[in-house]
Amino acid sequence: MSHISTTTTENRLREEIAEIGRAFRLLGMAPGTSGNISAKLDDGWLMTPTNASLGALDPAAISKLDWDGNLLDGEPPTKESFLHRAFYDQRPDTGGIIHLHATHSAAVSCLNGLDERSCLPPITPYFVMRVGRLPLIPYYRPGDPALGDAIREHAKSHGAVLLANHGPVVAGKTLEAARNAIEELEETAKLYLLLRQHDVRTLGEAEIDELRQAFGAHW
Ligand SMILES: O=C(O)[C@@H](O)C(=O)COP(=O)(O)O
Ligand SMILES: [Zn+2]
Repeated sequence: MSHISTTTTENRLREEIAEIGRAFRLLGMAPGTSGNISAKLDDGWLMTPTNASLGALDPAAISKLDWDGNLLDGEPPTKESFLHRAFYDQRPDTGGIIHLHATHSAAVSCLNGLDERSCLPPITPYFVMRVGRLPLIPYYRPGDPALGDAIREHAKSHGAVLLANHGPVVAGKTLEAARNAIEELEETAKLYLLLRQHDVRTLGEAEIDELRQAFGAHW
């Protein structure tokens, strides 16, 4: 790829990260300075700066890291950069990753007695198609490098995880795919909480198989 088109791609991704951050902020899915977003480049990654409001990102100030995690450009990156890198290492086809403290998925992450293999059941086709199984990662302090190792175990076989007492992390082939998946995850968490006291019909194996065949579902 020529230098000019590499720069164009990088600039487009910088704009896209800022636009997605604004959208999540307006949706109430990125309170305060919570959450972080990253995208893969030909020569490293873009990551949102630490302590930045996702609603007010300056595209030019977004951190650029090389493959070793050294800061090349912009402000110091999110303290969860190792968490993003764990996903990129394990899932080479990942183009973008989003972590949020969206209310309903953060609420689910605080519940006792979750199924650790998937914190949310297959209640809608869209959840099965866009997210699939959602393993629970035990609680670690935000920014604890041990969180990266905990994620590594699951990232090969899952594109999304839920951090206990914290929130979701979703990897997508593109940033757009990660965005759609984390919105679907949040919506499913909302439905799950609404339905907790109700007798719920989840999708059965045959229905999930049908989705897998028709749409390549992740379940
Ligand atoms: O919960 C946290 O502190 C982080 O996971 C987070 O969401 C924001 O941290 P920075 O990206 O370092 O601002
Ligand atoms: Zn967080």
